[in-house]
Amino acid sequence: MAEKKLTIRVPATSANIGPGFDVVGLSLSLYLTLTVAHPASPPSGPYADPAITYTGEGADDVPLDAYKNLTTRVALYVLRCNGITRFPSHVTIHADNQIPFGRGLGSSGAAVIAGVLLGNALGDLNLPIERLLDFALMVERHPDNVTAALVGGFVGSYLKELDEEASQAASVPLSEVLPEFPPDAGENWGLNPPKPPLGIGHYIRFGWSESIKAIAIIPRFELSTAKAREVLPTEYSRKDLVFNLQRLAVLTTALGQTPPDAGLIYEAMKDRVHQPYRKQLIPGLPEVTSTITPATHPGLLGICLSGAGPTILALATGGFERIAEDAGSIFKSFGIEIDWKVLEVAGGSVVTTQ
Ligand SMILES: Nc1ncnc2c1ncn2[C@@H]1O[C@H](COP(=O)(O)OP(=O)(O)OP(=O)(O)O)[C@@H](O)[C@H]1O
Ligand SMILES: N[C@@H](CCO)C(=O)O
Repeated sequence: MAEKKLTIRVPATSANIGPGFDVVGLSLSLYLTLTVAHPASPPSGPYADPAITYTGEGADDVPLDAYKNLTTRVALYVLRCNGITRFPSHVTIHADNQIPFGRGLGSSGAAVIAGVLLGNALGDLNLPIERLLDFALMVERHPDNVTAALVGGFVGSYLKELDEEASQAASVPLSEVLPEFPPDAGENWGLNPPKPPLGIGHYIRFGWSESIKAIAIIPRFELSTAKAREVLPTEYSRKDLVFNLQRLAVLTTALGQTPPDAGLIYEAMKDRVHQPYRKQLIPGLPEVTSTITPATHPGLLGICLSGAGPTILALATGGFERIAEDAGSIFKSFGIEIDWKVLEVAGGSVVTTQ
């Protein structure tokens, strides 16, 4: 029987890059890859739900039931918003994942983008990139990881101010957008999910100097984004906001200049909006970011928390091993073991059909 085959490859991401909380993201060279196959025409016999297999990071934790797995739930949401009630019959999906869960490297953003691209491909929807982003933003409500994972590079984004009706549509609880119930929960279950308003997310890609690599210093413990957001205040002083805005304005251009200016970038990667509050969840965070500097570690440009943590992101043009090993020693003095990787800034998501 003729089969349709496709591959979906989505990069890891690091959000915030210091002062750009919920605003900037950087795609990195670790990938979630889906290999998908399904019969070109519906086979005879009873309908079969997707069969999922999974290798790599998270393999022990991730649900393989298509109605519970984050990626396939997102895909079904996209299909149903476009009038297609179920997956094609007999789909097989193999996920191979290099992005560690709950470490601040955008694993959930990658899973969501993979799901949006999967739904788009299985339904032959040909949605434009802006609409794909709308779907992703209904699931992951901050744009930094999903935008960078979709379009690739060093990206800044904002969410459009919505009118009252669209704003209500966009604030539907996630449990309604992505119900987790099995398909036999009721005849009309999940058939009319709330559709995303049009044009929620807007983005721009900044320049990136090819000489800059990203060192991910990854503590061996998970920290969920939800928990790392709970510790943040709801209001900030003008002084702290201005501190971040000044740095972000400089950083977005400074990282595109060759050669990069460490003196400018190190200071521009400091933050007063999220890192000071997250240090209680990440022992050693202030010590690592204040001890490892361009003066002590030639090649270093700047250092910050990656996303919601606990990974530390160091941007550097050289001296990678010393930066990582010294950060590891500091974490070790707090009883925390780490792994580290030197990553490239990656392109965006790629869908290949065979
Ligand atoms: N490939 C995947 N397939 C299914 N579920 C996934 C996948 N990747 C991540 N998840 C889900 O997302 C959770 C992690 O999301 P969380 O937002 O807490 O961290 P993160 O995305 O890794 O970090 P950050 O948002 O700070 O970059 C996992 O525990 C898992 O439930
Ligand atoms: N901007 C988000 C990224 C986490 O996914 C945060 O820091 O909470």
